[in-house]
Amino acid sequence: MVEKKTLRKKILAERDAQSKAEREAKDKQIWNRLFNTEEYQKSTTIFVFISFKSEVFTHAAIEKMLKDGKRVCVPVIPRKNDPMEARYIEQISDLKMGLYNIMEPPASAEKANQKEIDLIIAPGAVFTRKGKRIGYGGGYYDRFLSKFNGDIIAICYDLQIVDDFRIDEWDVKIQKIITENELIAC
Ligand SMILES: Nc1nc2c(c(=O)[nH]1)N(C=O)[C@@H](CNc1ccc(C(=O)N[C@@H](CCC(=O)O)C(=O)O)cc1)CN2
Ligand SMILES: Nc1ncnc2c1ncn2[C@@H]1O[C@H](COP(=O)(O)OP(=O)(O)OP(=O)(O)O)[C@@H](O)[C@H]1O
Repeated sequence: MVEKKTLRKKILAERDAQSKAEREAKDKQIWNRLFNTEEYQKSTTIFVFISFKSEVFTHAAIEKMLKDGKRVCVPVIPRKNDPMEARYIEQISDLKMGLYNIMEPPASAEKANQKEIDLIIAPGAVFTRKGKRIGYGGGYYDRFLSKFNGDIIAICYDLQIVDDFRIDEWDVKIQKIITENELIAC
């Protein structure tokens, strides 16, 4: 089976190659589908990534979540290799540039206890329909998700779903994946 690294590179190149208009149309379908899930509707506190590069765009969706009265917390990497933390944001404009060129809340933002989170919306580079996931390679989500008991929904484009790859023992499986075409129950 293909190496994780090779597969990550190939799929990310395909994701990058989409036009902005193409991505925007897909993002709309992905978020409509997500907002319609029971997991979203019953949630009070959501942990969601701040998109960078050609990931499914999350900024506008976060504004909608806040408008819906959800508490929203987002990832902060304190410094390279440190575990990922969750911090609350009140509005997208609170964010500033952080590590790896990913936006993050200021150090003054309130820290979220993982027990308060009932839904995690996770990013990823490559997935299978059985819930296997490859990220950017930092192991940040694997470590964060391994202690989490609530709902996890990953969002990605259909082109990021492949047949199969070999996983490592620490890799955490995803329960649901939402793409522009469907909701996959893994
Ligand atoms: N939007 C978003 N936020 C996220 C993630 C994500 O996948 N998406 N992460 C998901 O876990 C964490 C960040 N993980 C990352 C890990 C590596 C690189 C990265 O660019 N690595 C470089 C090498 C950097 C270096 O070693 O100096 C590379 O791969 O080229 C970026 C993000 C937390 N926040
Ligand atoms: N639960 C864990 N405990 C300790 N180390 C871990 C854990 N999960 C992952 N790691 C370490 O993180 C490194 C990167 O793992 P991997 O390539 O699976 O990351 P990824 O899934 O692509 O990234 P991410 O989870 O950040 O999206 C591995 O070398 C591994 O040693």
